[in-house]
Amino acid sequence: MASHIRIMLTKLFGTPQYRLLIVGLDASGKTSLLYKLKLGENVQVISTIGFNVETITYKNTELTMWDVGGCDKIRPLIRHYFQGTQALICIIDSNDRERIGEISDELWRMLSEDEIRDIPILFYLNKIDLVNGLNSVDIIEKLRLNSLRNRQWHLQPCSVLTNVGLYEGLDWLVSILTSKPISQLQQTNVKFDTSTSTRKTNPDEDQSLEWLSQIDEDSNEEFIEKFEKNQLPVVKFDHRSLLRIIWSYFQVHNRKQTIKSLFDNINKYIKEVNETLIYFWIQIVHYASEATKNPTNDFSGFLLMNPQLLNQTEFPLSYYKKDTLFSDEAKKSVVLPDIKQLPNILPSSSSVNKNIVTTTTNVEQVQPVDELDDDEFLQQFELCTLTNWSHKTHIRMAWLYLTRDGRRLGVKKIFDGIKNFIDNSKVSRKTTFHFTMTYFWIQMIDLAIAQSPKNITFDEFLRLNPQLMNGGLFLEYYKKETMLNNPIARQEMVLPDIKPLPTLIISNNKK
Ligand SMILES: Nc1nc2c(ncn2[C@@H]2O[C@H](COP(=O)(O)OP(=O)(O)OP(=O)(O)O)[C@@H](O)[C@H]2O)c(=O)[nH]1
Ligand SMILES: [Mg+2]
Repeated sequence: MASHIRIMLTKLFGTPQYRLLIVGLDASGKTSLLYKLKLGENVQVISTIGFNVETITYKNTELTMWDVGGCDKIRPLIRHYFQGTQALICIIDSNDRERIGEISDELWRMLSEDEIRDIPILFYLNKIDLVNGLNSVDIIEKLRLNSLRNRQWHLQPCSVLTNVGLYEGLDWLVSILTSKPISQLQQTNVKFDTSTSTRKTNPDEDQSLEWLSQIDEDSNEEFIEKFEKNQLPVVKFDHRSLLRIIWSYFQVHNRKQTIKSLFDNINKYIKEVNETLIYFWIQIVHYASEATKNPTNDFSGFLLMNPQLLNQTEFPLSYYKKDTLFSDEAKKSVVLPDIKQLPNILPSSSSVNKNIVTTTTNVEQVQPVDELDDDEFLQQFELCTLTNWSHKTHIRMAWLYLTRDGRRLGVKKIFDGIKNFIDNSKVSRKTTFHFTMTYFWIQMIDLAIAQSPKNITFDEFLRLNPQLMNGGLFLEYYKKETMLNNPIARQEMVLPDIKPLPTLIISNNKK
């Protein structure tokens, strides 16, 4: 099967394509690297919540690189990006001596994951423009790289900032990827299922191959028309047809219309519709069509890029427990997955910097700041004696910690501080802690700090960034139900489902 797919891929693309995942602790330089490779210039960034994805062409290969935020509070999200990854780029900040133990722990934990077993790793030892950093010998020893088994790896000292060593590292990676036996290469994409056995002959694989080779003679519109007019043969309406109709709808409809049209008509073809399962496939097809390039712009091209979707039985079960997915409740109405979250929808453009909000309607007027000076304010917050716990109080507290303590410590103080305040203050009795909302505001405030002049007062800061006083700002990024009616979002970071949180700083003098 793999070689067939490969032949088809080569015919279609000419240029081989690979999916790479950039990992590393926060502030190691992942996003800076991604945009340096993409744009050829240094960009200003704040910490990433969620991910950035870009495709670069290098040495006649297309490398789609996923950069996932590395901060400890959102690090668990990274496992959602393992599937289909063909190589890792692991960035280490050579000056981050203090956290070398943490880097090692994270690395080894990650490498034990089955989904990224055996794939090659390029280690970039970044920031060598700074003095007194760890060198390659230190890194090999401290990360125990010589104990890495069954995978190829390479350690490349580099500086994203001064453009040293980046392409030497990429040369190694591309040479490894392109020299890999064809069968191994495609396996990485196909290996979305959870089974670990290597099967020689498998009816599912034969079925998948048949589906992949199938040629569609009708256009999307014609296919939709037949579907809606009940003209498709019911006995032939298989999993591929389901994927195709969802995909076709997305080509001509928006998400809302797609969901409606599909649910309005699907019961003509499927006897007992399982709402959760149909919704699952809608979400997966939508995500995959936004997240991967389609070389031919037709359904065959989509399938070739996402052959894992043909695994109709096991793929959903990597998100849902069987009992949950096939329960009566799930059949009647959509239930949330209980193994891992469904992937979020990416915007069709990956240029996150366009998304920075500049004007919004204020729901609260910018008021003169409290009588308390900054030190008194923080002290009262920490002692839980503040007499006011409004949106503005939150913003001021977060602004103070982020400007005084920097991102890493600031985030910790904000999280700990809010929890403490909620538990112990009289004025916050009705509030409960909300992880995702807290993180959303941290990102917005940190971005505003990065885009504002230094050493300004809180009053000036708010005047320059009035959007922060819009308590509903999150609705630009999250659907209301995702943020407010979702118990998971209260407990852990849930990524936005409208557009990504900004990470690139647009400096005022740039535009
Ligand atoms: N001196 C120096 N600084 C660098 C280099 N590469 C990145 N930086 C800086 O390191 C800081 C963090 O960079 P990011 O690209 O945001 O790091 P990240 O790994 O994406 O961080 P998270 O999104 O929080 O996971 C930024 O201030 C960069 O300008 C480098 O080669 N040398
Ligand atoms: Mg980043």
